[in-house]
Amino acid sequence: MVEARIGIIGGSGLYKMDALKDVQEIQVQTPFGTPSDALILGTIENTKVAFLARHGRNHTLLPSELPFRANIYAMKQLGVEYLISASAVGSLQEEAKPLDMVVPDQFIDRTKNRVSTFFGEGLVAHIAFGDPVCKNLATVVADAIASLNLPDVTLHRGGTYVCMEGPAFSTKAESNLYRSWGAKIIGMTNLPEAKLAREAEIAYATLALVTDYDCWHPDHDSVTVEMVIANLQRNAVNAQKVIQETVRRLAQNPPKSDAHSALKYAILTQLDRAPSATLDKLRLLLNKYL
Ligand SMILES: CSC[C@H]1O[C@H](OP(=O)(O)O)[C@H](O)[C@@H]1O
Ligand SMILES: Nc1ncnc2[nH]cnc12
Repeated sequence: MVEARIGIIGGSGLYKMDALKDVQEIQVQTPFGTPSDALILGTIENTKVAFLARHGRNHTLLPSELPFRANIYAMKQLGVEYLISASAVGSLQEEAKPLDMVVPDQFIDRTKNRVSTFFGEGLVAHIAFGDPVCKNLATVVADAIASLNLPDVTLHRGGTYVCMEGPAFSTKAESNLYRSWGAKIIGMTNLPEAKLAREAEIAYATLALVTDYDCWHPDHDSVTVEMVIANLQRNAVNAQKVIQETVRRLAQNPPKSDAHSALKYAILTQLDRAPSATLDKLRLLLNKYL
């Protein structure tokens, strides 16, 4: 049964959504383990939404400890087709200042210890990932931001998000290297999610909320958790407004997404030759191709 077509993953600072009504908490189990926390089902203006606190509601999970596969699979189990990730990021460019919002269109992977695929164990698939974000969903998010005219917030459409392993923040040499690559923002969580969402044929877009200038900026102190938290609280208020408006727009006009057929030309293994245990585990993703 479809519980919600729209999913929200709340990152640092966004552990719950006050705008959600008729809230129901559900413990979801997946073939890939237990998600970061219970999923919260609720409605925003009568549209059903599933919310998950990425690091758990008490922020108890490091980026490297996140059960990314369980989180995305759980969203799929609930019927989610559009997934919005609200995430705290550092800025790598002068023009993206704390409290600004970025809707990135590219990622660079600097993670080391993440499992970013559902496949393996006898079943090989290679999804296309040249455009890692769903352009149409990203446009809905960016248009929602623009329509709100939030004070002190500049919207940046597009830009590259560097996903680092953490938990320590970057060195200045690393931060300057990413700047020289033209990257705009840095975080620790979104790339594995974007890959897994694509494999699960869920459209994914990031609402990146700038909290700091990382450590490269000569006129700003290097990022600390204290600095991040101070801005997170203001960002969380703004993020909820954006999510509410995005959900309203998505409900009125759900966009087409290439992500919804991402596995069509991705699976290399003949499915009738794949081990039955693997097929059972992935049945939810493969159903329409079996
Ligand atoms: C609290 S600063 C570092 C932390 O914040 C970001 O989390 P999220 O992406 O879940 O909002 C960053 O990725 C780090 O996990
Ligand atoms: N500077 C930074 N680096 C990595 N992740 C972050 N999340 C928020 N600020 C960050």
